[in-house]
Amino acid sequence: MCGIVGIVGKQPVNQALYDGLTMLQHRGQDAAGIMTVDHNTLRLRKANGLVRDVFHTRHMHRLTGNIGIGHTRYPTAGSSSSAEAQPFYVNSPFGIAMAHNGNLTNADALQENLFKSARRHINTTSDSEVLLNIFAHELDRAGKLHLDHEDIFKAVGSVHEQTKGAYAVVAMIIGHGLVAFRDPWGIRPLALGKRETADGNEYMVASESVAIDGTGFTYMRDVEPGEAIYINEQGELFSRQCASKPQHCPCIFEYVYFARPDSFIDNISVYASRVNMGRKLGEKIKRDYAHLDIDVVIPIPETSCDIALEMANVLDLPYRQGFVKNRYIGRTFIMPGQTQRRKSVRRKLNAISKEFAGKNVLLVDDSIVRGTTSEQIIEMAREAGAKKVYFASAAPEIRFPNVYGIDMPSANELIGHGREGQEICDLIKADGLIYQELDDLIAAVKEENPQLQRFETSVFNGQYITGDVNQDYLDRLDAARNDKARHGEQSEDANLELHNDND
Ligand SMILES: O=P(O)(O)OC[C@H]1O[C@H](OP(=O)(O)OP(=O)(O)O)[C@H](O)[C@@H]1O
Ligand SMILES: NC(=O)CC[C@H](N)C(=O)O
Ligand SMILES: [Mg+2]
Repeated sequence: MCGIVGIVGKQPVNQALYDGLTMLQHRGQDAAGIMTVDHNTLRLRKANGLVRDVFHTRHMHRLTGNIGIGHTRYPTAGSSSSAEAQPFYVNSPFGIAMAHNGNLTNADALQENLFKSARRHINTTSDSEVLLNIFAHELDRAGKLHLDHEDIFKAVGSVHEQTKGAYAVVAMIIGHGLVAFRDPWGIRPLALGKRETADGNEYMVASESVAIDGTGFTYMRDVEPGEAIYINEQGELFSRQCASKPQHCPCIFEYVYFARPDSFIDNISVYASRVNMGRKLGEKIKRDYAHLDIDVVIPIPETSCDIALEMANVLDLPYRQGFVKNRYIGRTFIMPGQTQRRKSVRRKLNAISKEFAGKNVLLVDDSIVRGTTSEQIIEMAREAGAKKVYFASAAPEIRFPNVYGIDMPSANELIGHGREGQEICDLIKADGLIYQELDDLIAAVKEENPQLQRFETSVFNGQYITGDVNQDYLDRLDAARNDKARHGEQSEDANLELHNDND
C-alpha cells in the first residue's frame, strides 16, 4: 500500500502536502516524496525513509508553488531504491509527474508495448513508471499544445482500457493542473476534499479522508471507480466517468489493517467496520467456542485494539491492554524483509506480566499473514506467565498472494497457505485458534454501506477480480519478490540513481 496526496491551492502547498503525508505514513514507511510546480518548473524531493526524515527545512523551502503531489511508499514492484521512490516524472508531453498507489498486473506487457509502439524507455523496474508513460503517451496522442478536460478524460479512458490491476493515481501536468483517477474496480481508495478561501476554492485528493480532515480541507466525496477528476491551474474542477464498465469492488484489507480507523473509505467508517468485525468474531466464539475457559481479552496493538474491545463486550469478559507498544517503532508487516520484521516485533511490543500471570488469555489480532507477530506474541504471553493462550484473528485465513498493492507476493511465505486451522495453531503454538469467517468479514464491512455489493478478497479465496492473474503470473511474482529474492537488492540501489537530489 502507498499513500498519495495532491493539492491545487491558492497559496504554497508544500506544508499541507507534508502534513497530509504524515497522516498517510501508516500506508508506506520505505520512502516519501513531494513534487511541486512553480512557474513551469517542477521541484522534487524524494528519498528513502519516513516523511519526517526525508524532508528537512531546506527541502521544504525549495518545494515552492501552489500545485503539488506527494507519496509515501511501500513497494510492491521493482526495488526499494530511492530512485523508485515517487512521484515519478516524464518530460514529454508538457512535463508530467505522477504518484501511484496500487500495482499493475500487466506492467511487463505494457512496458514492451510502450517501447515498440512509442519508443518510450522505462528506466526503473517500477510499475508506476510504466503507468506514467502510458498516461503520457495517451496525452500526447491528442497532438495539441494545450489540452482541455475532454482530452485529459479521453487519455484516462485509454489508460483504463490498457492497464490491468489496481491504481489510485494523482498526477500534475505542467501548464494545465492536477489529474486524479481510480481504477475501474476502485480497488485502492481515493478521496476528494475542498477548502474555501478568499481567493477561491482549493482542492485536495488523498488516499484516505484523514489526510483531508487533518489539513483543514473538508471531505467532499470519494473518487468513483473509473472516474477522473481534473482541476486546472485556475482551480476549476471537472469530473468524468472514464471507464466503460466500472464495478465497485474495494480491497477489504484496507478495512482490516491498512487504513487508519479515523478514515472513511467509500462511505464506510474504518473504525465502525472494525468494531463490527469484533462483534461478529465475538459472536462466533460465544456460539461455537463456549467451552473455552477465557479469563481476559488482550489486543495486539495497534490495529486490533478496536476489534478486541468489542469482542470483550460481546463475550462479557474483561479487556486489558497487556502489551505496550513502543510508539517509535513503525508497522511491522509493511517492513521489507523477514529478519527486520521478526526483530521489530519484540522491540515494538512488551508484555505487562501482571496481566498474564496465571490467566487464560484470548489474544486478538486483525490478521495473521506470515505469522511473525502471532508466533512471537504467544511466546511472550507465556513468558509473562499466561496459563493458556488462545488466539483470534478478525480476518479469515490468508492463503493467497496479493497482486493489487499489498506486498504479499509469495504464497509459501503465508502461514495460512495450504494449511488448515489446527496446523496453523500448532505452528504458532497457541492453545486454540479462531478465525473470522469470510462471509462475516464481508458482512461487517458491508453493514456500513449496503450499496457495496462486492469486495476484493483474493488473499482469502484466490479470486482475482481483474481476470488476468494466472499461475504463471503468480510464479513470476513469487520468483521476483519473495524475501529470498529481495535479499541483497539494496546493494544494487546505487545503480538505479538517475535524477534525484539526495542532499
Ligand atoms: O502475521 P504477520 O506477518 O506478523 O502480520 C500480521 C500483523 O502485522 C500487522 O501489524 P503491524 O505491526 O504491521 O501494525 P499495527 O501496529 O498497525 O498493528 C497486523 O496488524 C498484524 O499484527
Ligand atoms: N503499495 C503500493 O501502492 C506500491 C505502488 C507501486 N507499485 C510501487 O511499488 O511503488
Ligand atoms: Mg498488528
